[in-house]
Amino acid sequence: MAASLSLNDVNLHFGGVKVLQEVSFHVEPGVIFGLVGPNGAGKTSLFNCISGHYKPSSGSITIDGNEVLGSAPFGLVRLGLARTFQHPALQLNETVLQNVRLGGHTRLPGGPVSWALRLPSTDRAERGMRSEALKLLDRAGLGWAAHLPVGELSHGLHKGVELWRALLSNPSLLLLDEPAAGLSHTEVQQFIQTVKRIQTEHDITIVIVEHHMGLISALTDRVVVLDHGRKLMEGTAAEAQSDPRVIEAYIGKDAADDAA
Ligand SMILES: Nc1ncnc2c1ncn2[C@@H]1O[C@H](COP(=O)(O)OP(=O)(O)OP(=O)(O)O)[C@@H](O)[C@H]1O
Repeated sequence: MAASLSLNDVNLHFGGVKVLQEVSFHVEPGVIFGLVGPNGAGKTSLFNCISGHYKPSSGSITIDGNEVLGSAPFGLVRLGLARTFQHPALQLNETVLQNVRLGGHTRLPGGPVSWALRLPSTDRAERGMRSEALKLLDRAGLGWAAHLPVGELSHGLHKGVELWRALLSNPSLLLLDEPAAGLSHTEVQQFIQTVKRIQTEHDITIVIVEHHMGLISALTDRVVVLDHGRKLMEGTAAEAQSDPRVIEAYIGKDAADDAA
């Protein structure tokens, strides 16, 4: 079931550097939400706070009302959180199927002992997960690549493999960090259709960090704009693009004045 996400006054400091300052927003279940802002605004750091890779200095982060601030990434996956990274972290020597199958790890029953003993029930669960991963790849039109090493595929397909790996964990909240980075125009259009299909077929909330405003406009219901670690505004993608504060943050005050 799609999850809600709430951030309240999230602060993240590294020594004297204030990376995030009092960031608050709420994401309703089932929507596609955008997080945009200039380079260095703090978008990936915010994702890292939500996914447990960074521990905020203060504030609150709740998923479906449950406080998760400071939780370990692995525990958050079990709670229904999945994410992709700006630079896909894939096992290049392993096949596409093996990489995607890893996404289902937390859904498998039993602990290290039953896996070490290779009990029949764990073998059955493993076969079931592989077949689910294959079905996902077939539906994505990637069945042809299932048994190829990931290292032989293009950057665009790496992004796809990472997305389907994240989906195999059956997330209720999916964070996508710059999914369009390095994709061609055609690949971006395909990605937009893929995300629309995922939202229709899975009961899921999606938060996207992205610089590609065409993608943000095509997909998101609402966006938050960050600048220098602070929330600058919240609204629709169209409102963000015409907001003078956002234009100034992207191109600088003098250029924004000239353009006005
Ligand atoms: N582990 C860290 N230690 C120190 N500073 C950090 C750390 N992680 C991020 N920062 C700093 O936080 C700021 C925000 O970085 P972040 O990568 O979150 O921005 P971003 O909005 O995702 O940028 P981009 O769009 O370029 O990816 C930067 O100044 C960065 O140097």
